[in-house]
Amino acid sequence: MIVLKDILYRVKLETVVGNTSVAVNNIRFDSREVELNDVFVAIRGTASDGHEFIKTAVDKGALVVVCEELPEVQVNGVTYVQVADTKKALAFMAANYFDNPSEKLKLVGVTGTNGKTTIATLLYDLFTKAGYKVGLLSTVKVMVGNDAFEAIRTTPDSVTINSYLKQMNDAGVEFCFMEVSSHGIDQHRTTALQFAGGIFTNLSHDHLDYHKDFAEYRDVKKRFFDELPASAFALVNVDDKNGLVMLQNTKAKKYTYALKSYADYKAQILENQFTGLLLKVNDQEVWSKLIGNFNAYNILAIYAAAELLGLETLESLKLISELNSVNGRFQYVISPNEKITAIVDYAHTPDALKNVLETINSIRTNNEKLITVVGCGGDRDTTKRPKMGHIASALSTKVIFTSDNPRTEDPDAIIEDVEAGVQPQNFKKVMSVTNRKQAIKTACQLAEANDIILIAGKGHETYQEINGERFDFDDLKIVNEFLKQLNK
Ligand SMILES: CC(=O)N[C@H]1[C@@H](OP(=O)(O)OP(=O)(O)OC[C@H]2O[C@@H](n3ccc(=O)[nH]c3=O)[C@H](O)[C@@H]2O)O[C@H](CO)[C@@H](O)[C@@H]1O[C@H](C)C(=O)N[C@@H](C)C(=O)N[C@H](CCC(=O)O)C(=O)O
Ligand SMILES: Nc1ncnc2c1ncn2[C@@H]1O[C@H](COP(=O)(O)OP(=O)(O)OP(=O)(O)O)[C@@H](O)[C@H]1O
Ligand SMILES: N[C@H](CCC[C@H](N)C(=O)O)C(=O)O
Ligand SMILES: [Mg+2]
Repeated sequence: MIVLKDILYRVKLETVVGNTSVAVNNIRFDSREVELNDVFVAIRGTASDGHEFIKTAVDKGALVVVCEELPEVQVNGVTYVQVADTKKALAFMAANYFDNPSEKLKLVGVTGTNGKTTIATLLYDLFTKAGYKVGLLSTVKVMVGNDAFEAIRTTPDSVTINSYLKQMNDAGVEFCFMEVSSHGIDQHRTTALQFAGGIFTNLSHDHLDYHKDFAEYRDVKKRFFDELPASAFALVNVDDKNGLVMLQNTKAKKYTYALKSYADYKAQILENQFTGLLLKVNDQEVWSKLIGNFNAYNILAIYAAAELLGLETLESLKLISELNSVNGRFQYVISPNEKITAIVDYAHTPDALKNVLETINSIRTNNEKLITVVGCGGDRDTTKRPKMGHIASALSTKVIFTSDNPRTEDPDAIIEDVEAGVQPQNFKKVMSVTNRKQAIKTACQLAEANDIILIAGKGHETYQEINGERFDFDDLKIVNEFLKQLNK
């Protein structure tokens, strides 16, 4: 039985009307999910204001209402708790409700524009290989030990996070690696969690539809480090110009990693091929099956984090060399006859797309064509579209612009935004095929022996979202089928 006053610990209360000794059922922030004796937390969102649904929630049986503004009409027997910030209150109540599960394992958060899923997943794999029970909260999936769950968000809401962490406690999980998105920090989904460490990957253009400007986006990321406790480590990439900014006000122990700058953890790329990377990490050589410069950063970050968490250095180098690439991140197939390489990658930001294309270009010889299939998601930052159009057309031999997840937008209008970034000298390289499946087919038809096809933007996703509906769609499966069908 959970009593209201026991879950209000650390919540800054302004006014309480009614009894706080009542037994409550679940915590809800969506009136549509409220059941008898639940706590309803009213949250001001972008589309609507949870305060408007207080009456509905009470009618459905909510016993407690947590809000920023008390409703004029108050129902007898219902407890009203007024706080300054309901998102923060929700985070603390959720943590208390599940008995503060983050304190009972070592929780490490990974933030930054690109590389979060890769680093969190590789750390999960590394610690699992080292014999520990591990948890993972990522864009691709949630893992509680060896049990997999579907991921809906990169960083789930605070109730979901704490409920998974509690499951991890019950399963004896010792380490949990989680992605911390800027939306998550901004909406206090990770407030009230006790982190043992934080990792910063890099900062480049994304989500400028949500954050007012780049400075605000950066400051939200920084807030994650500002809130780390002194017992935690803060590990940042100092080749990124915002790396040191993240450390400015943190109480945590500061560590840096870099390929180019002076840092606590250093790596050098000795070889960079299609089969993998040979790195020198703090004077030890390590071979990795992962491909591309950016993965050298990811490997260095996991090596450093593993050491900071107490994993033995030599063991971790040995295990790192066994790690495979993450689902949808530079995953590739080579066709049997014409040896066409088709790469599927989740690059959905200008910087990620540039990195992937540069990596492919640094490995391929001039005789092979690079055919890129790419688009941008609807209902997301529109300013990244022309940038991605420019990058794709400048760095490929041929580009087919297509749909990503159009969501509620007109797919052709999105493609026009992308095409607007193409410079005149690249006009000849570009075509557009709105239907993504047809676009992939066209790429397969155009490809000749030894050519490379890059299909960017959707990576691991197994659906395409059009007008609120999700249809089955898997880039890797589809390209494989066409290559076979066309006998390539
Ligand atoms: C832009 C954004 O982050 N939106 C989040 C936000 O929604 P919102 O502000 O639009 O909420 P709203 O619809 O206005 O509703 C306000 C409140 O009223 C409640 N409500 C609403 C209707 C009703 O009938 N009854 C009711 O109680 C809602 O549950 C909500 O609590 O608050 C909601 C509740 O916490 C989130 O579910 C929602 O995530 C939406 C679904 C979303 O798509 N988020 C994406 C952009 C996101 O968070 N992405 C990042 C990844 C980014 C990255 O790649 O780095 C992630 O971490 O996944
Ligand atoms: N360290 C890195 N630096 C730059 N680009 C990277 C890095 N790691 C991966 N990428 C590129 O970015 C893409 C996305 O990588 P990943 O999924 O790991 O990032 P993420 O931060 O989790 O993204 P999201 O915000 O969507 O959750 C990859 O497919 C790859 O193209
Ligand atoms: N987490 C990112 C993923 C984008 C992936 C891309 N395929 C798209 O749909 O835009 C977002 O929700 O903005
Ligand atoms: Mg991710």
